[in-house]
Amino acid sequence: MSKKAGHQARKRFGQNFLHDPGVIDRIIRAIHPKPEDAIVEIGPGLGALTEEILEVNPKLQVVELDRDLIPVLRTRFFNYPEFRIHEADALKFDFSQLMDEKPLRIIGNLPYNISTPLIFHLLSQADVIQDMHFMLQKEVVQRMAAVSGDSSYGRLGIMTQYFCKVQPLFEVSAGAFRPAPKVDSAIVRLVPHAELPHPARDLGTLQAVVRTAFNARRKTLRKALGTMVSVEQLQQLGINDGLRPENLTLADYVNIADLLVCEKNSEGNDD
Ligand SMILES: C[S@@+](CC[C@H](N)C(=O)[O-])C[C@H]1O[C@@H](n2cnc3c(N)ncnc32)[C@H](O)[C@@H]1O
Repeated sequence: MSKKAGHQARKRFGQNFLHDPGVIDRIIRAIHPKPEDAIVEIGPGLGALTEEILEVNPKLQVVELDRDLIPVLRTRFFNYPEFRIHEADALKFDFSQLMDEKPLRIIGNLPYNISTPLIFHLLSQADVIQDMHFMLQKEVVQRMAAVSGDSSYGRLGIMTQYFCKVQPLFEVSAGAFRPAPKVDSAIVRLVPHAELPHPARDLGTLQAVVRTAFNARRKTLRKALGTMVSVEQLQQLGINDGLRPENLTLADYVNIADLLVCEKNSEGNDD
């Protein structure tokens, strides 16, 4: 167990603290913080990235769940009066309340145990976000950036790319953290699209189609989507029902979801 500033790193909060100055510097250069930015850091921990950001942007805001870290951060950064700490669970946090005039720049060396639900939570607030820079498990970054046909292509990649441009930046080895995690990590930049390239008529329907398909990713579409979409409907869209969920593009999933919404609406009009 790693102990710094009197704090025991806690596994249940996914605490692996960055200590390599070269890696910290590289992350900060990738983020490129500016004084006028509205930056929010998720999970500041002991403040490895926080300190570097505050030097450029003293209005930084952070969201930290571990209440024992709050006094550590207050003491360490007492000379930044505009620095704001929100003691909260980022998974339930309404980030839009932090937006004043400028969209938010969100950063974080995220706790790996909650990174996927946290990304989905943030994507649902993409309209108040300028960009995001995250340290994640390397495989999670691969899944986010995966395209149709890749073995790691699935729900996370499709929904992230629905909202954002995904740019994997560089890898970080386990030795850069204390305690060292059992996995390798990577930095990714996510930039919400100014205009969605494939807007769905109903986001909930798109999410349901994608979730249902990848719950049975080894099956053919005929079987994987059988409870939602008929073979005739797939044929109507020019999609071969013998393909597998990983063979379809984001645009294909949007087309399926839109067809379901249209048909549901026209059924409603018949009543
Ligand atoms: C991997 S550590 C990174 C710490 C620090 N940023 C660094 O790079 O050294 C993850 C941090 O997220 C915090 N955390 C864990 N779950 C959280 C949640 N649900 N909401 C907000 N912070 C959380 C942990 O307490 C910890 O400070």
